[in-house]
Amino acid sequence: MHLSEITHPNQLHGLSLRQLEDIARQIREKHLQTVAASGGHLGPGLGVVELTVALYQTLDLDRDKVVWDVGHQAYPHKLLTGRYKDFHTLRQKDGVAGYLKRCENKFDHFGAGHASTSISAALGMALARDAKGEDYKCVAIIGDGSLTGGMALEAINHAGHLPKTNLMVILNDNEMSISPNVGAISRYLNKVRLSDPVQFISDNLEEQFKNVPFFGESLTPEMERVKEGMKRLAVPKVGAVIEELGFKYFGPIDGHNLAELTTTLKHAHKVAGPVLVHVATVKGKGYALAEKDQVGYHAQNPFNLATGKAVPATKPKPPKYAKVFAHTLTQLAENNPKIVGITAAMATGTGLDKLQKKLPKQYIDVGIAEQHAVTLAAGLACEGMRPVAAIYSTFLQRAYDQLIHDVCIQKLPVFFCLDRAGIVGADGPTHQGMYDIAYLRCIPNIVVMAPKDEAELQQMVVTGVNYTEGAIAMRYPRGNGVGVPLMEEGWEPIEIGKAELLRSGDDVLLLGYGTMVYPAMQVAEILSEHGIEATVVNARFVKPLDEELILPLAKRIGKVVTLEEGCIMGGFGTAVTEALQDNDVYVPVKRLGVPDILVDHATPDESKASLGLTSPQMAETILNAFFKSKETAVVS
Ligand SMILES: Cc1ncc(C[n+]2csc(CCOP(=O)(O)OP(=O)(O)O)c2C)c(N)n1
Ligand SMILES: CC(=O)[C@@H](O)[C@H](O)COP(=O)(O)O
Ligand SMILES: [Mg+2]
Repeated sequence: MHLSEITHPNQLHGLSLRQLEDIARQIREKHLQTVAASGGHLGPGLGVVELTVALYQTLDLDRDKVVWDVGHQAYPHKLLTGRYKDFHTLRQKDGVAGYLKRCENKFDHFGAGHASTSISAALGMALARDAKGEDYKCVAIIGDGSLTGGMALEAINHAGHLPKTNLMVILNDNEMSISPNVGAISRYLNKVRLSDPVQFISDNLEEQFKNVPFFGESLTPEMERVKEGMKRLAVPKVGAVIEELGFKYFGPIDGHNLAELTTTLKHAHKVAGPVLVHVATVKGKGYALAEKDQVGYHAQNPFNLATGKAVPATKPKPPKYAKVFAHTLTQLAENNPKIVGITAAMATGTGLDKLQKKLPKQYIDVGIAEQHAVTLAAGLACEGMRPVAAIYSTFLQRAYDQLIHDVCIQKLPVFFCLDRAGIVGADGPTHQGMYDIAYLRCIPNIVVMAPKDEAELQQMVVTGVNYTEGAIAMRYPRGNGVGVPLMEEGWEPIEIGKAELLRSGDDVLLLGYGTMVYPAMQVAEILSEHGIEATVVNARFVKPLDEELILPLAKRIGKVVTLEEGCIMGGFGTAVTEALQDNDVYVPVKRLGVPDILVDHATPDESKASLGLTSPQMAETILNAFFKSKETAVVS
């Protein structure tokens, strides 16, 4: 059977082991070709090809519910659920999403993107099933990295207390998060997974049983039980912790052995109550380069399958903001042992792996545990340390109460560095950094700032690590800087609350924030071609706003435009509007930013064009809003 013929996972039912292995081969091939061509997550999905095929062979997806944690590993799922023919559009505008989405496909039973949610969702579905008196299966598949997330443990705590609620949790244990997994849970799993007796039993018993007549290729459930029992005898700790928490434990099983997976899953489905199946997989399985460099191949831009090398950029690009941030922080940390960089399992994404390499004692990776990261930082700050919490804008949403309750109410000097703020592109709505301006500026005792470029970011890093009056947060975007010269050292901090006047003009006041400052200058040039002269201000701070500069300019010029790469509601433009109102400066304000919608996956430029946020579009909007009489077609 060709993979393209599979539009429903139930078509796997009744296939022979050989046919299933061939389907797995085709999935792996398609997965590799697609990610090589258009980029995306590689290692995670390659690691669960056999698991997906085996699981779906044991389920009835017309009834049963499956919840994938994060969903970045669910490309095999997508290929078995009718998206083979569109799979080449993966993560592209109007194409197949990179994560599960209920609105994309009926087999995407629960969307994700952020980690550690699957067990809660699957348990909710199970409780609903029981309330309806139905009996379909509910299965969560969670990775060992995502299991370090507090939510997952909260759900396990709840599910383990419901002995009558049938729920299967499959732990996809590849010993990796994006970087090598961290923490006591990961250490325990490795002990179980790699213990000699378990390895011996798994490797040898299997072989022995196959020589027994009648068993042939696969173990019968009864023999599976014998094997499980022998594992327990050999290593009492195998799953002991899990079983103490109320789950029946199966495993660890080889996550690439279709026969063993199928037998174990069929057996485990028959067990009442909460069940955890511990599956040992290899991240990047089947592509040697990805198996060898599991960090580097977690996700990839388009690359050459044969060499594994990224497709070279057409022209050299400025350094990434993350790289500039990490380099600057590491330099400062070298001269200040109180600086501690904290990441929540995003060492490479934030660039903090540089700090880890150079100053390991001033680096902490807490795993996928943003809530813990923030309150840990608060504890460090209490004791005079200089914690720098480098957490993506979208992932910091996970720790909002800790930010308020543990940091700001106590006015603790924690420096939050929000990477991936603004439109991130292919990761889509779950990963856009849309809300941080709004969700931060409303909290007391926190300074909120954004650099206009990578050079000003360096200055803001110095500003942040030196600020001790309370919390301070800096946002910056995914991707490359604008290409301005960078100083190696001696960066000057910026006076808190001080904006920067970049251009003068009497017709309209353009207030740019962060990544929208350079576009504001471009807009001013376009307006100038229409005889309209704009004043442009780099606001730098949304809290405290530089009212000393902004209010008199607004009053004198009489027309104000705010530009931000974030949600308009509650964002930078709202802050300006509030300040004008509160100071009785009654002038019209046009707020440009992201309206009250979700920004789907596309390239950032495509998203900005869809949102009317390119410079020509914004110039046109301003002309239409304030200068109708001078309206002429703006070259877009
Ligand atoms: C709340 C949250 N924090 C961080 C991330 C970024 N992230 C995506 S996948 C991943 C690693 C997940 O590890 P695991 O669950 O073991 O899956 P694997 O990639 O190993 O298959 C991380 C940290 C996220 N998606 N959600
Ligand atoms: C699945 C997940 O959440 C991460 O892999 C995320 O996609 C990383 O984003 P960046 O590529 O912006 O670091
Ligand atoms: Mg993992």
